[in-house]
Amino acid sequence: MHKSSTTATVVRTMMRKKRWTWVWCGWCGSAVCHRCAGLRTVLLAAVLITTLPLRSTGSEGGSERTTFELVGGQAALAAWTTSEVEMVPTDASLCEMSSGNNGGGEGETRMVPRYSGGIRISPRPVVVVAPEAKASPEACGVPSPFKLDAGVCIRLAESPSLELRSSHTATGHGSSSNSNTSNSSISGEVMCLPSFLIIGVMKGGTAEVQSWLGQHPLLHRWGGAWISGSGEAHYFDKVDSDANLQATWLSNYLRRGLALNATESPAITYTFEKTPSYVFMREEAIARVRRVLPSAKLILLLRSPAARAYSHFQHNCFKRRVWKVSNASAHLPAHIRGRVISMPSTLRGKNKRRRESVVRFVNKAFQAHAEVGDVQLLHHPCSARDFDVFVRMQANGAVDESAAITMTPTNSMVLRRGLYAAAIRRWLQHFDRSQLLILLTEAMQADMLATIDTILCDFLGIPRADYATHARTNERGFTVLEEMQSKSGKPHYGPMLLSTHHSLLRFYEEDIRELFAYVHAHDILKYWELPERSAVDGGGGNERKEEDGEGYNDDDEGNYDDDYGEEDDDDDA
Ligand SMILES: Nc1ncnc2c1ncn2[C@@H]1O[C@H](COP(=O)(O)OS(=O)(=O)O)[C@@H](OP(=O)(O)O)[C@H]1O
Repeated sequence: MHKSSTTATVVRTMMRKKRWTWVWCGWCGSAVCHRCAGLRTVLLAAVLITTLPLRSTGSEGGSERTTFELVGGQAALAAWTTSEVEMVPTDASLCEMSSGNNGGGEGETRMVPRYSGGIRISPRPVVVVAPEAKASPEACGVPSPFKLDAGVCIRLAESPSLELRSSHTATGHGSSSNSNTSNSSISGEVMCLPSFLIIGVMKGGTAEVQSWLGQHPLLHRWGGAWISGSGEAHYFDKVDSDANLQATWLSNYLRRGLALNATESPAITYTFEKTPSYVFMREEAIARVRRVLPSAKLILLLRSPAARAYSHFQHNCFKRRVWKVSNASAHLPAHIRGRVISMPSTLRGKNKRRRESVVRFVNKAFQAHAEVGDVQLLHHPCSARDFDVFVRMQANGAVDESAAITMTPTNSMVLRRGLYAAAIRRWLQHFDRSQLLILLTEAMQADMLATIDTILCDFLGIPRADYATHARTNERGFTVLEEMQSKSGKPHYGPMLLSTHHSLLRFYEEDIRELFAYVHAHDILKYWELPERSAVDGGGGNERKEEDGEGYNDDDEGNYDDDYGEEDDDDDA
C-alpha cells in the first residue's frame, strides 16, 4: 500500500529523542510510525489522495505563488498580508482538495489553497477508513470532514528586501516594531496561525496536553523545536492595541513559533499554542483573539480550584516568590505578622533587592513600616501550614480561622485564578460554545488516553494517533509519553490541610455552581470533593465579595480581568 519512496515524505517529528519516526505517505495519505511493530499505520483517516495528482491552481513546485484576496474581516492583518506577504502557497502540502463543479469541470478534483482569506476554510475531504470505528483504537470515526479550521497560513515573500521592520513601517502601524524584527532569513517560510488554543488554566495540566498533542503528526505546537521552556506564546495578552496586533504578531508570535520548515510542512496541517493565562484575559483581548482567529477552537482544562491554588502557590514557592513576614517583629501591626505573601513574577534582582521590593510591597499594601529584616523567603516545597496561613490571610486581611475569605485588592492571583465561571462567560461572549472544549484535569488524570481521544476525535475531529503504544504510568500515577521530559522534576509537595481545602471550596462554591452551566455537575461532583453544603442543592452562597481597588501592580499589561499585582503570566512556568 505504501508503495514508493518517491511518493512518501519522511517526516520526523515526535519525541525529542526521535524515537518515533513518522512517515507520511503521499500516496494513501496516512501517517505511519515505522518504529512501531512493523510498518504500522496509526492514522487511518486517509486523505483521498488516490485522486490527488498534486495538481494546483497555480503552479508546480512552489516557485510561483498566488496572492489571494482577503474576503473580509481581519482588517489588522489585511494591511500587511496583501502588501508584504503572499497568502498560502499552492504546493500540494498546504492545499486541499475540492471536487465538484466549483469553477472546474463536473466531478473534477482540483487543488485549492487551504486558506483563502482568513474566513473561508474549505473542509479537507477525508475518507474515514473505519466509519463505525468509534470503538476502534486506531481510527477516529468522526471526521468527515475534519472539524478543525485549517487556520491561516502565509508565506513571506521571497524578496531580499523584505524585512519585517520595513514591512511594519510601510504599513504605517505605529511604533511597535521589535528589535528582532529585521530578519530577512524568514523570507519564504510558511507560517500558520494556530487552529486551536489551549487557553487554561494555569496548573491544570496544560503542559502535558500540549506535549501529547505536539506528538501528533498533523499538529505542530507553538514553539516546537525553536522555543525552549514552556513555549507559551503570550501573544494575545501582550498585545495592547489593535495597531500592535499586526507587528507583534508577525515578529513575536508567528515568526518565532509557528513557522513550518520544509521538512515538516508536508505532513503538519495544524498549528496550536497554549498560554494558560489567556482564559483570564479581559474582553478586549478576547475580542482580539476572535478577530484574528475567528474559527479557532479553544481548549480549557479546569482543575479543582482548591488543588489548583495549592499547586500555583507551590509553583510560586519554587520560583522563590513566597515570603513570610516575621512573627516576632513587635513594631509591626498584628495583621501583618506571620503573613505569607506571594509576590509578583516581576520581582527582580538578587537577594537584597528582592527583599527590599517585598518590604516595599508589604508597606504599601498594608500601610505598615516593615524593615528588610522582617521578611524571609520560604523555600520549596512550602509547607501545608504556610499555605493555610496564606489562605487564611485572605480572610478580611487578618489571620482568622472563622472569617470567610474575601477578595481584597491585595488578594493573590493564586486564589483569583480559580474563579472560572466569569472567565468562561467572557470568552463565550465572543466565541460559540461549540468552539470551546472544557475538560477536567482530574478526569484527564484518571484516563489520559480518553482525554486525548476526546480532544482529537470529538473536538478537533482529526484522526487518532497511536499514543497507547508509547504511554506509560509515571511515579505519580500520571499517564505520560515515554521519553518525554516530565515537568514533575521538582520535588512534590505534601497534601494540603483538610481545613484549608474546605475553606477554599467554600470560597469557590458560588463560582463552581455557575460552572454547572458549562460542565456536567456530575463530573464536577465526582472529582472535586465539594463540601457537604454543596453547590448542587443551591444551598447558601459564601461570603466572597469582590472589591475593586488598586493593588500593587508593577506589571499591568492591561489584558487581564484581575490585575491585582501578582504574576499575570509565567513564561517560565
Ligand atoms: N497527566 C496529568 N494528569 C493530571 N495532572 C497532571 C498531569 N500531568 C501533569 N499534571 C499536573 O499539572 C500541573 C501542571 O499544570 P500545567 O502544566 O498547566 O502548569 S503550567 O501552568 O504550565 O505551569 C502539575 O500539578 P502539581 O504537581 O500539583 O503542581 C502537574 O503535576
